[in-house]
Amino acid sequence: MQALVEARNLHKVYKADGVETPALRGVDFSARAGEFTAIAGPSGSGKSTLLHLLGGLDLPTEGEVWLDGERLDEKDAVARARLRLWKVGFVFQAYNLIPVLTALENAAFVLELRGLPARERAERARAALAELEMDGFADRKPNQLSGGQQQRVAVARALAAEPAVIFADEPTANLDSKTGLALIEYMKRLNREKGVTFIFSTHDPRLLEHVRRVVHLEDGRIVHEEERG
Ligand SMILES: Nc1ncnc2c1ncn2[C@@H]1O[C@H](COP(=O)(O)OP(=O)(O)OP(=O)(O)O)[C@@H](O)[C@H]1O
Repeated sequence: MQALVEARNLHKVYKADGVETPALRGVDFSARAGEFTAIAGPSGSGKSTLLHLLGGLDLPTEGEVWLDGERLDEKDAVARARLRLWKVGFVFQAYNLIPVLTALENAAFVLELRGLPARERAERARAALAELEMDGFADRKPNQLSGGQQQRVAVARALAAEPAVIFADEPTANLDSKTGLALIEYMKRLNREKGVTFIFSTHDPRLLEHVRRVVHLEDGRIVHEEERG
């Protein structure tokens, strides 16, 4: 089957104030629809960079990025934004909810950008919140929620849009280990029961025990891949 997400010989060098920092040094990666994949590696190994490139948030210095049969790295910023809006969900370390909006409005936000009618937005956002057991908090603003609850709203926001893939960049980094594990369990259930494709990064080895596919990144290179039956 064709890969949903694919990177070929990906290199990324950041240039700032005349200093060059190589973040990825020739990464080949692919994931099929329905996978639940962890990108593991120590701080600075290039996990965020890889997820940003796979999701079309940034461009590689060299190499190709394919998403659902389309080559991302040759598209301009507007075309990449459109593709992200329709095909990609993101969950970030710092939740990135909009502070003035309620949980329900946050969960509906991507659908609003897509121009969906209000009633359909609300229905889908409410259903997504319910999947994360956050429907009882629909009217709360982010500052009235715990970190774990905010991150569940962020997953609901991604989920409501039914993207082809959800990239989650260290989604548990700001959560205690119990809450972090619970979040991963929510994501795993959505993968198992609804077939949602997740690619998430972590530097916490404890979160990897029950993940089927783990890709280990070190110093900008994939050094090891595990796939458990
Ligand atoms: N915008 C940037 N400008 C310059 N260097 C950067 C930039 N972003 C990342 N880097 C560097 O690229 C390398 C990889 O960083 P990246 O954030 O991808 O790693 P990471 O594995 O996600 O780390 P962490 O677990 O700490 O988030 C690091 O050396 C980092 O300092």
